[in-house]
Amino acid sequence: MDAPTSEQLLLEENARLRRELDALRQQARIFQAILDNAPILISTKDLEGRVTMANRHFEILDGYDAATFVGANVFDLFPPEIAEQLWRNDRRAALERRAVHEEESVYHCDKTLHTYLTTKFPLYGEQNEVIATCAVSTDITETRQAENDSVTDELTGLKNRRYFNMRFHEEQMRALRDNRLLCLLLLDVDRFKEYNDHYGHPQGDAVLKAVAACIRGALNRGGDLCFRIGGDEFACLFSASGEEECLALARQIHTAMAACAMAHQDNPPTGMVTLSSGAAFLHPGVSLDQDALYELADQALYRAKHQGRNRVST
Ligand SMILES: Nc1nc2c(ncn2[C@@H]2O[C@H](COP(=O)(O)OP(=O)(O)OP(=O)(O)O)[C@@H](O)[C@H]2O)c(=O)[nH]1
Repeated sequence: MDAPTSEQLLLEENARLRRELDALRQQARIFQAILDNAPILISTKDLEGRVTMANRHFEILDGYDAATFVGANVFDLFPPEIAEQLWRNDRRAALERRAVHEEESVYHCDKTLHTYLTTKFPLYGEQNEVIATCAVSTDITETRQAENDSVTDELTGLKNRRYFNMRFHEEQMRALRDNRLLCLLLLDVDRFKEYNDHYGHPQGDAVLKAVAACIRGALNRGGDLCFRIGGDEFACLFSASGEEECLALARQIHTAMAACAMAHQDNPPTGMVTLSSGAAFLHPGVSLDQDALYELADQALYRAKHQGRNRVST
């Protein structure tokens, strides 16, 4: 058999190149379909922070304009605090040459603020140099909301018992680290059953909301935590320099409740809605677990009730 002529070799090479080109075009169509239909944000930026590609889902963002988005800088596109956060994460991915995972906040067209979980990673050139970054972002707003709902009391907006259990150890460790006292304060509405019976359940709910507001008003430092533990029982968990500081806070809540002046005719002698509270303390260096501290606070609350209610006991 004769060796192929140079013309035949050229035709074969052309046919091979055409097949390769067709395959590349097919691949590009697949990638484009993915970019167009993925319900997530996918974009690339150059090392100066200019957008070089953004998929169709970006239409969901406030102020997005397909004609100007690509080529614009993050600082042209987003409010300064958001742009700063986006740019910082882009830089980290490029400089550290690795994927970074961050939560980022952006506004949607309907002006609602959404939380996205974003993975940013570097894109490399032929010499393995970083030439750009890619960001892939998933909207986790509903997940975060559901997480928050699961630890929040619907009636008062305070955190619930579940969150108390989740946070206790962390607060215990923080107080120990700061060499401060950890105080657990349990508060309970006096003769609340009678209140409900006399004034009705909806008015009872209003009392519970008022208690929550008084607690919030008194415990307004960043690290203070307040909870509705269940029914008419509330809890506060906070650190202090000494027992007197804790008791002063408890009394502040009682005073705020008295200032609400909510009538409760079956609660003698005041005839007003009052609280009873029990405080327990965890001193730095003392080993006491959550259940033991809770038990101490519960016993103190029991004493407050049995010594005549409307008081703070230890
Ligand atoms: N309005 C209202 N009442 C509730 C809610 N959850 C629990 N309760 C009522 O809270 C009352 C709690 O009463 P008890 O635990 O018997 O105590 P108390 O009547 O406050 O008596 P002392 O604690 O001894 O002063 C019960 O009657 C419950 O039905 C709620 O979400 N809303």
